[in-house]
Amino acid sequence: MPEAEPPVEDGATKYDVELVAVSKSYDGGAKAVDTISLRIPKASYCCLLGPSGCGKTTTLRMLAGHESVTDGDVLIHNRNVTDGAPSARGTSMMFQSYALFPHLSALDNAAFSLKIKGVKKAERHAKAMEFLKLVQMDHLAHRMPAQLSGGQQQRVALARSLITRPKVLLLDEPLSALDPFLRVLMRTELKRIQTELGITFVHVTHSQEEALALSDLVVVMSDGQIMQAGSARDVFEKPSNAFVAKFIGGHNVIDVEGRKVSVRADKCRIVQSVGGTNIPAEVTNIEYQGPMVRILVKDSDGKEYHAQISDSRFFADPPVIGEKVTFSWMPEDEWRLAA
Ligand SMILES: Nc1ncnc2c1ncn2[C@@H]1O[C@H](COP(=O)(O)OP(=O)(O)OP(=O)(O)O)[C@@H](O)[C@H]1O
Repeated sequence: MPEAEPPVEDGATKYDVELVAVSKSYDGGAKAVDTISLRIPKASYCCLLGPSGCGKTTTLRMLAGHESVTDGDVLIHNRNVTDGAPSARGTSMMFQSYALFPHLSALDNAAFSLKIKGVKKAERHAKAMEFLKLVQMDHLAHRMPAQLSGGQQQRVALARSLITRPKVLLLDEPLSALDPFLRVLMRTELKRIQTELGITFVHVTHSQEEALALSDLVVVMSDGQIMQAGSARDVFEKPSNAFVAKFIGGHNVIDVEGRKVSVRADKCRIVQSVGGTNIPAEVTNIEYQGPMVRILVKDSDGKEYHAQISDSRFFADPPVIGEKVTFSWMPEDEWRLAA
């Protein structure tokens, strides 16, 4: 039974974004988004996560008003904006490509929306400087986009989106164009800025790691539907079904006495485990990952499993490819799945 909602005062709401049975069908196509309902609490970091084609970007674009809604309602700050213009929604979108104006300096790019509103130059530059400072780009304010690195351009794009004072910032794969080192750095920055401003960020990503690291609310999508929405820890530890277990955690999904369970790879062992469940298997691959080592094994039916063990445990008695081992886990590490 869902918990009863406390009464909401006029105009106030606990949620920055609400999607009520929202669907999207493109002309002549199947449903790209299929009757999704979601509530994103105030001032939260929400990631929409799922494989290519699952409907993440379509959902984000419907929030922004860049795509029409076929069915259902979109509410921002308790206001129904389903048919409202993008500029009247209180959202701002930051694109994957940054899309900076090449002929404008970082400062003028950041100040752009204020110029459109007719704000005087001195005032808009002062405001733009404030936001460039927030994204730690004030020292490069007079550079042109071509003189900035990808990560720096992205910070300017972020300042340009935030200067409109959105209630909700929408980010479409914002980190995917960055190298892995910068990606982790910018990820920390995004979270810092979201916390500092106290607004909601809705961030589309393919990356499980990114979603788990950033999110107050992870929304896992597949085939236009929401498979699970919850805290990072909940979707990792208590996946609702086999898709979430495999996609988010890379967990093993195993049939145990007619039930489907997921078992985290880091809870599995490839040695005999007293009292645990044991599967005779053969080592098929070994991946060194620094602090952990991932070991893939195959049972006699060809079904694959994997264990993730600490490097110290691995090197104490390293198995080799082709070795016959026992893949095991403890019953208390099984999480029962719905499907
Ligand atoms: N303009 C369009 N016209 C027709 N079909 C579209 C259009 N845009 C998206 N689709 C289809 O809608 C579905 C969802 O697409 P969407 O871009 O939302 O997925 P996604 O999860 O963001 O994927 P990716 O991670 O690859 O960007 C896909 O099957 C896609 O082919």
